[in-house]
Amino acid sequence: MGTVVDSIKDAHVSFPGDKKIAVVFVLGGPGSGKGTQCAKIVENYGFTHLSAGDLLRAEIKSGSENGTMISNMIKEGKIVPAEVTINLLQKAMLESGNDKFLIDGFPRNEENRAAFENVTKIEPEFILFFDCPEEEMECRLLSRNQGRVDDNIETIRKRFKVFVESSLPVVGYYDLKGKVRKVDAAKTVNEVFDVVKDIFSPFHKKAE
Ligand SMILES: Nc1ncnc2c1ncn2[C@@H]1O[C@H](COP(=O)(O)OP(=O)(O)OP(=O)(O)O)[C@@H](O)[C@H]1O
Ligand SMILES: Nc1ccn([C@@H]2O[C@H](COP(=O)(O)O)[C@@H](O)[C@H]2O)c(=O)n1
Ligand SMILES: [Mg+2]
Repeated sequence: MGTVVDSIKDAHVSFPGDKKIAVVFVLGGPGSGKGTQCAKIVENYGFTHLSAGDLLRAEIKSGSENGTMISNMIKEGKIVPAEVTINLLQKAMLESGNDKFLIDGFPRNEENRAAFENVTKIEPEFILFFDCPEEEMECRLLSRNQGRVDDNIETIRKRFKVFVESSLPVVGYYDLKGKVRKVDAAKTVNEVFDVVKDIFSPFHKKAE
């Protein structure tokens, strides 16, 4: 019987024609605007947006055997084991049929990063990093109103701590490789996107 990791590897080798896959990791603190900007990149540059958090929330809703574990982790702002998240990402990549992906909110810690690299052998093109002060992120999350169980002040503080202790070191890892494109996210949505557009200029713009 194959392990979960085996099945991810199998999924990897079956990417059609072994075509070159372009992956951009989109990182930034909770509420920095990752999802908002990804939606605009998709509209303009033909990427498929995969939010690790959205995939985990969908997995809870699907009634999967991992649902309770994932739900408890999200309520506590903790990071779900990499093999669960990578399995979901890999499935979504295959199902999309696309070859350009924005992977939002991943890798969230060193375990996420190393496991994705080992399992998929995919090296990201670059890391789009939204830099935003905590006060601004807190304000945005408390007024998001999307009914997320983790958008309450207690969990938000835990998420900020996890971001600083576990996610920022991943940004540092890629920074040493010259792969981080840092964007000041404490501006209006359109001002932020103006900077993002420059970063994505090497990718073809979608036809109008
Ligand atoms: N530049 C901006 N200025 C003001 N509000 C913004 C900006 N960008 C996003 N928002 C709002 O802030 C909230 C959080 O944005 P978004 O969901 O895109 O963040 P996120 O980084 O994906 O957060 P999370 O990590 O919690 O998923 C949303 O209500 C969104 O409309
Ligand atoms: N790689 C990841 C990404 C997310 N999570 C969990 O989901 C929560 C919400 O993530 P958002 O990106 O939508 O804010 C996050 O706080 C984690 O609990 C994860 O475990 N691993
Ligand atoms: Mg998001």
